[in-house]
Amino acid sequence: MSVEELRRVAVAGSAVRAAEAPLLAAGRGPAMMRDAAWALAEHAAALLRARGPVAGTTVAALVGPGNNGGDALFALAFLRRRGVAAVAVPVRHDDDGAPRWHAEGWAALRAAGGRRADAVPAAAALVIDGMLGTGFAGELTLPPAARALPRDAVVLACDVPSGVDADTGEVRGEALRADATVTFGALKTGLLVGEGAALAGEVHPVDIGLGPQLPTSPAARLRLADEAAVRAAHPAPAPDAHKYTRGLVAVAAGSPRYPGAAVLSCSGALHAGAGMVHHAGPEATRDRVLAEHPEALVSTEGPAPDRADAWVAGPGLDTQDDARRRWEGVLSALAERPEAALVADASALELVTAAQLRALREAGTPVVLTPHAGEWARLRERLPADGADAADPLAALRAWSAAHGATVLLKGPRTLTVQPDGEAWLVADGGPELAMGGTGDVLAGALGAVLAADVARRSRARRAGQAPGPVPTAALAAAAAWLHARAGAEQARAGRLTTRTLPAALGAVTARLWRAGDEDGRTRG
Ligand SMILES: NC(=O)C1=CN([C@@H]2O[C@H](COP(=O)(O)OP(=O)(O)OC[C@H]3O[C@@H](n4cnc5c(N)ncnc54)[C@H](O)[C@@H]3O)[C@@H](O)[C@H]2O)[C@@H](O)CC1
Ligand SMILES: Nc1ncnc2c1ncn2[C@@H]1O[C@H](COP(=O)(O)OP(=O)(O)O)[C@@H](O)[C@H]1O
Repeated sequence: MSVEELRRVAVAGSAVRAAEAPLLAAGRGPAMMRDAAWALAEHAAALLRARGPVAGTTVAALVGPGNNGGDALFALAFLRRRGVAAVAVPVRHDDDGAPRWHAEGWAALRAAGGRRADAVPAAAALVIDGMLGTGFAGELTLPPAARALPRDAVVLACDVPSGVDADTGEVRGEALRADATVTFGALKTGLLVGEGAALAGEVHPVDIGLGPQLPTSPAARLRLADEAAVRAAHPAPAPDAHKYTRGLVAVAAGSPRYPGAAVLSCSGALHAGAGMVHHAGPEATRDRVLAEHPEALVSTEGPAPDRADAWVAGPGLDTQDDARRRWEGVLSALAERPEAALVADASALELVTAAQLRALREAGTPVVLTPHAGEWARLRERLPADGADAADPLAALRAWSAAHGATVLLKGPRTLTVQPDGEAWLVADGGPELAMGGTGDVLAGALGAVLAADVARRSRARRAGQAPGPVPTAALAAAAAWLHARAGAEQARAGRLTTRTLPAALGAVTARLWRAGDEDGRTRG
């Protein structure tokens, strides 16, 4: 893994341990610990500097019995040399009361003029949590010293907040919340998902030379969506594009009871760059869509089945019968053009069956299901899969997606997308401003546009006799979620977020992304 990839790819804590093992066996342990401790000390100093001069401050570390504590002790020794009063607080003791901790680390700290104490001094401006790292097993009960921290002290976790499982983000027992985490070797999934994400604060990965040893299979990695990845998944239209080559999105959403959903999904699709949007729905929603978007096509059944590049089905469908009829209409259309993609949202998540998913998989139709947490729980109950009830959210998604052959985009404060082969992406750019009725409808439409553009691009390449480069469906889904999250964050910053203004903001983010891509292309010549 390159140093650049370190910022964008996470692996399980256990994978980092496995990568370390041969290097430790080769005697590289002390050098790696020095690198880790140096980086930890640098981040601690940067946090202190943000508040004032570093020299003269007090830094304490809660020090556990293993190498995590060793990192913390060496980091204190480095900080001591910058004029910091460095205090090590052991949290484990032998029967005779002697601290159980990394002997060389303590020797280094003592030689540098650091001291030991039984509690974190009230003067400590920063506390390093070096109790437990990737060696955490069983459950943690926080020691008394970790319960009595000065109110204003910044907490910096060494590698992983103690009590957090670095594979899954699960907290077993208690855990110590950090303001920031400096993590070694690679980003760890446990810092990005589940409770771990909420406890780690800002996460800073540090290279300690494990790159070549880290796993490369997509199923062992979690990729973070960023601008470059989104541009690759959803590139600007080609100069010779026409409306159909940009993708036609068919939208089976909205009902007389929930007409807004049709408008929001169509808006999402149009602003995310669809060449054409065709709304399939009853008169009441068709009129609303046309009033908002005169450029949309509308009809009861949708476009001719061979025209749609992607279908968005589910937002705002009403009575069971009507929803089922429209859902089955979408499936029939897809059966005639299986290479078109499908977004199943809201009501479609309640209607879809395992047999339908199997048929779609066999036909080669890319399918993305877009549940929020409640819908995800119901989906797993209705359509079970071995391993899909795991506490580890990523493992559960991987198990379900592999069993049912569909990509899942799990919405929430952090959005995860996972496809059947285990490739997984995380979108962490949005904030709670998106927690508002109807924002999911906009996302479903935007995702339809991203998928449709990809389907249209691949059809066109095939017609031209070229081998279309496949973009993983999970990456396409993450691209849509990223545009949506960024749009929400920007609108909220500007103080004008409502669901109605979200699609236009999404359009602005998309346009800027594409423009930046053009400029990149030009400057690179
Ligand atoms: N070995 C090295 O040279 C390197 C180690 N690194 C650091 O080493 C850490 C891993 O070190 P270790 O393998 O020693 O593991 P840890 O230091 O994370 O923890 C291991 C110790 O904690 C105890 N323990 C585990 N679960 C406990 C619980 N629930 N309650 C109380 N005690 C518990 C174990 O019995 C063991 O003594 C990484 O997180 C990282 O900070 C990194 O610096 C990279 C280089
Ligand atoms: N706390 C949060 N932080 C960031 N994004 C959030 C948060 N809560 C919800 N979201 C996002 O808001 C959207 C809500 O979608 P959904 O639950 O389907 O709402 P609706 O059905 O009303 O459209 C999703 O994209 C989700 O990821």
